[in-house]
Amino acid sequence: MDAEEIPAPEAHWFAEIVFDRPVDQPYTYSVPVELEPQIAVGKRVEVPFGRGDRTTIGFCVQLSQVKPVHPTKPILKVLDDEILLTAELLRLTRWMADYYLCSWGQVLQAVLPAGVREQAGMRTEYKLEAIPAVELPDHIASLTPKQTAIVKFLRRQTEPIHYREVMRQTKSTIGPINTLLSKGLVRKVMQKVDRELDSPGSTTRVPPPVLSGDQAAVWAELEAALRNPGYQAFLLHGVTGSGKTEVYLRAIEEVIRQGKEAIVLVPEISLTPQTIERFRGRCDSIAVLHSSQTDAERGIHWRRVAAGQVQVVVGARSAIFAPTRKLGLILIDEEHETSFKQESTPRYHARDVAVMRARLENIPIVMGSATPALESWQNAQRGNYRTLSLPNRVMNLPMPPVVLVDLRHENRNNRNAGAISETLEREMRNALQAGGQVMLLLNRRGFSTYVTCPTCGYVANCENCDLALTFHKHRSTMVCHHCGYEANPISLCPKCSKLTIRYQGHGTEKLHEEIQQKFPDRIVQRMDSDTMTKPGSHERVLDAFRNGLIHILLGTQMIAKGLDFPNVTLVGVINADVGLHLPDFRSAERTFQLLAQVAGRAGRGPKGGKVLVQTYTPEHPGISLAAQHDYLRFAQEELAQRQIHQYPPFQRIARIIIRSERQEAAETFAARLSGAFREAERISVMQGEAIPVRVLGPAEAPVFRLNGFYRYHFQIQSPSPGRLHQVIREVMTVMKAPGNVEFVLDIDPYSML
Ligand SMILES: Nc1ncnc2c1ncn2[C@@H]1O[C@H](COP(=O)(O)OP(=O)(O)OP(=O)(O)O)[C@@H](O)[C@H]1O
Ligand SMILES: [Zn+2]
Repeated sequence: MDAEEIPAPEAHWFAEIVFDRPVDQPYTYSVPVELEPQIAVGKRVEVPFGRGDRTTIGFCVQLSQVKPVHPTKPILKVLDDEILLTAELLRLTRWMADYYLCSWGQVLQAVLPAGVREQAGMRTEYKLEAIPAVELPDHIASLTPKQTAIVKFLRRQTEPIHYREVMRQTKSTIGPINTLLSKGLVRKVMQKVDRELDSPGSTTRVPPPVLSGDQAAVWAELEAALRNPGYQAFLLHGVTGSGKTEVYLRAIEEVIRQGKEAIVLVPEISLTPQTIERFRGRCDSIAVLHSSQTDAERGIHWRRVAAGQVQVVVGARSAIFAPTRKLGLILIDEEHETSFKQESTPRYHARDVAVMRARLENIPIVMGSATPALESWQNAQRGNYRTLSLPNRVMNLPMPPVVLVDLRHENRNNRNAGAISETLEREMRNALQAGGQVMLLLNRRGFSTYVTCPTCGYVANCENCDLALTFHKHRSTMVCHHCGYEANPISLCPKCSKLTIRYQGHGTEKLHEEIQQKFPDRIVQRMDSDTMTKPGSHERVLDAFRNGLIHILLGTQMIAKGLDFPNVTLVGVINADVGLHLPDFRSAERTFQLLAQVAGRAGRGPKGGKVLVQTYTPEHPGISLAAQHDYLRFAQEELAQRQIHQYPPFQRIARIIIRSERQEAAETFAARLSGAFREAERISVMQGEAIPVRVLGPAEAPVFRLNGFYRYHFQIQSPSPGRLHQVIREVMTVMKAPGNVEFVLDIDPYSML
């Protein structure tokens, strides 16, 4: 601060503080003079808050010298030495609070990794420095030669030195140092430093391949955009195996050349050493952020990024909040993945936040997928995103042929059929005999997916949820896959007391058993969240599979994406219909995406490959068009359906879930709340509001009871997000839920359960 700018003595600073509470309104506090040097926007503070002035942590989001009319309480403490939140992140999180209709403090709390808030991963180092001669008293006690040597050594230094280093350099023990400390000739300096991270080891540099014709064309367009910075959004639509990653790598290299940084978002499951190696092979300093890291590790990476020591941040959803200094590019791989949506407050979608961040920082963003989300596709059609296409696989590899196996015909003569049809079994034998490997997708874990009594129709359900229990054979228990409730297996029907209980439906555990019986001399590995519990198990299995130590890999969607195994010559889908009949308008899209992605694992090497898809509904467009690798036609047909039914991307949706342990309380409030929305809508129509809002519901949620809560939901729709927000704000400010009722507001919802 310049001398001229020093405020008059009576002037004070006032800080706007937000809290991790569902109140979206900053509170003004005064900054005591002694805290003026420490306070800054983007730091956390402790203040008295609420009833009883409880000491509460908040975020400082603004400073001002304008004295408020009302009396203010003082800030008690500034918690951070460094600014945690850059101006860009503050703007981005403010937008998120507005868009997702939650409080700024809630967003900030969610965005800052716990390891940064707690300074985890930092340790305090005790260093030594000599006290300058001017500060020393006139009379100095006599020193031994060793003590003199230490003081002289420290005087020569320009900065504090770690005491162990002092001992080493002066060949002394701790004794003389302690004496000097007590005589007041040297002093301790405490410094917070990052703990050392395990270094990833040196990676050999990989020379870039020669680009295919398609890649070269896409790269030319992208390179031009990177050379002329500014916001621009690209949708990279490239079929599986078309070499999208190579395009990302070129873009990253260009950004690094310009001295800027890149953020790469990938689905959590893709954060395998294989993927990371591909990035490490082409750039020097990478920070990898994923959920299995400790708070401390994430804290260290965050601070390295904030210090400008990182060129590329690779991570799942939350990596979009990396505190880069000179961000030059955002990349999102598999942009259609639903794991980019967070299912707790703030319920943000990382792709949408990324696009906003690119806008705010005025930089390009590239979203890539073989099966783009229809929201993104429609944005490209409308000209909001520029489409880049890789319609062919690299090295002239063909797309694998996909054969649909119609289970209605296959299983007719075989009533005790397992999960594998005769056709699939035959193809598996052929593929294995020819030295190929096989991948099998079954998107259901456990042994039997439901337990039922055919005599009376009883189904074993969870005690807390309206969901069937899954039987896990190895653990000998029936489990609710939502809340974890467990019950002992039964053989006697609790309803009709007959011994007719059946364990039905195929999960991966049962499939594993069947394959082992049918292929006793082959090595079979199951990959799902039940078998992949230990850290690193995922990588170990994929390594073994890559090295040919596993013949048949079966698993849930975990095995469906991103994997590049040239020796996989057969991919089998056990039941393509698993996700098709869910009460979710995206079920066809998700089925298409899953099938297209898993089919894309086949035929990525010189041996070629094929795909067998077992289904009861081969005529469903989500299945038949995936079999033809025809994304364009699927998008066209599905978008037409969405338009007819007024679903996204043509309409914005807000979903409101009302839940209570008391059914009547939830039902009553759901009716009141949806009624308030209808009333607001009626008034706005009367006032001639041009853009309509539709209220659908309330109704019982598809899973009516979940975790012991009764759930009702309704939807509010509008073609305009602004109008949607306006209505919700209007209604929500006047409606208060009773104490025993909770509600969840989900903007652009993905989960419809
Ligand atoms: N120009 C090229 N020349 C030779 N090989 C290439 C080239 N580009 C990419 N590849 C290789 O082709 C394989 C597939 O590429 P990549 O994994 O990038 O495809 P992708 O489009 O990301 O596929 P998916 O969507 O299925 O994950 C990789 O093994 C990659 O190393
Ligand atoms: Zn349950």
